[in-house]
Amino acid sequence: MSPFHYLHGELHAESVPLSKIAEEFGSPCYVYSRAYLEQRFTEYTEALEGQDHLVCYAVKANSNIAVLNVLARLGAGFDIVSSGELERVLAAGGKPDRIVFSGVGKTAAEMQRALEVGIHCFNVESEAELERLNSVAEAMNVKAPISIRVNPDVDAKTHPYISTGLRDNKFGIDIERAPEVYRRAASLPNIKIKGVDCHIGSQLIDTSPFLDALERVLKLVEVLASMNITISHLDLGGGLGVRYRDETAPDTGDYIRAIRAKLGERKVTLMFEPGRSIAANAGVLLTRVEYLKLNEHKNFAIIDAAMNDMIRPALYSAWMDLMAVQPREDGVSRSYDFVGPVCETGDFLAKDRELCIEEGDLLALASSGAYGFTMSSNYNSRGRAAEVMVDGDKCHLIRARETVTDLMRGETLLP
Ligand SMILES: Cc1ncc(COP(=O)(O)O)c(C=O)c1O
Ligand SMILES: N[C@@H](CCCC[NH3+])C(=O)O
Repeated sequence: MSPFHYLHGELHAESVPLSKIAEEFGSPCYVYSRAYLEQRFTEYTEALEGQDHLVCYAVKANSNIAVLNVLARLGAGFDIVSSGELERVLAAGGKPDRIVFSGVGKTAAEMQRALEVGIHCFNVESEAELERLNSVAEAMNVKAPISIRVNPDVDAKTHPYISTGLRDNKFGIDIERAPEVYRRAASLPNIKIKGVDCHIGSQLIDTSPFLDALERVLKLVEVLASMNITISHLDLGGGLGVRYRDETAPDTGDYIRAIRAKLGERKVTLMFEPGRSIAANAGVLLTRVEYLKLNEHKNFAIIDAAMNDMIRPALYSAWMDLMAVQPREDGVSRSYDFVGPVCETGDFLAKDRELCIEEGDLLALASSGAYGFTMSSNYNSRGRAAEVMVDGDKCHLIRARETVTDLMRGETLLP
């Protein structure tokens, strides 16, 4: 159940009225629910009971260290893609041996740091990366644990920008070539093969592409066994979709059960890298109406959040629900485009939404807990929004709003 619900005519985050949060922390402001994050994570681990598993939350979805800490306390692993994310996980109390490192562009310095702290596994995305990792490990006199991220060439049937498992995508190694790359990995003295990794895309509503991908991965595992290469884990990535509008989001338990059924009696550790399915509906972006601008052909509601705070509508034409925090019972209802103060025509969070609002009203953009704050920027020299977390009946500031001074830090004039 969503942690955001109407009570006495006002939208609440659990038992805390959003108007109170805006009063205390200002707007725009991201609001997350601890209980919801925990519930979504636990759905994975409960469905995996009796099966060796590691659920590695994808840090890119929401990397606030308080969010990471809530999940670390539940024993979560983490999927990272940079040393920045690595340091966040460590600062949040995440265990190094539960970290997997994905991404096509790992630098030598990033590899070195990850080896130093002793991560669980590198998800290697190219042959060149494998060679570099071997050299870095050799210089440190250690063995680097790896999976090869294979690209199974299945259509995830999602937005083309967030599909990753097709031959044309930059991610992973063509599954046909994988046996050869594993053969090479097995011959490298400073590489230790642990698993196979596969992530086919994000926001999947139909789970059949996951099962198709698993089938191909299982065939690969058999080929590897015939080459005397043993695999101890299968990492099936993230990608489970959520409800933004009227999608019927897949149930986590059903998805895991289908995967387990296909896996049968095979003795491997199952790993997942969910991001959105844990964090998206744990958060809203709270924003206030600055001006109403009623033109002849179009009405605009100019709000204090902008594309720099939430870029998904501009980048993917994503539809995200927009709710009035204190819906008006009387007044004029009109259709508006909800636009921010940034100087771009693409600066909108919602288009053609019918709402009864006045200047000063508070709104909440739903499903903003994933790929919201983490994709935000300082464009137009706008400080990034505050982040708060509701925990029971309390609300805590977990990241202060950026000030103009924060924004100029590190910049210097010429002598
Ligand atoms: C390698 C990898 N793992 C995990 C994820 C998390 O995906 P999602 O947020 O859709 O669960 C992504 C993002 O698509 C990814 O690229
Ligand atoms: N940022 C994307 C998802 C990309 C997933 C990362 N590979 C979104 O908001 O939908």
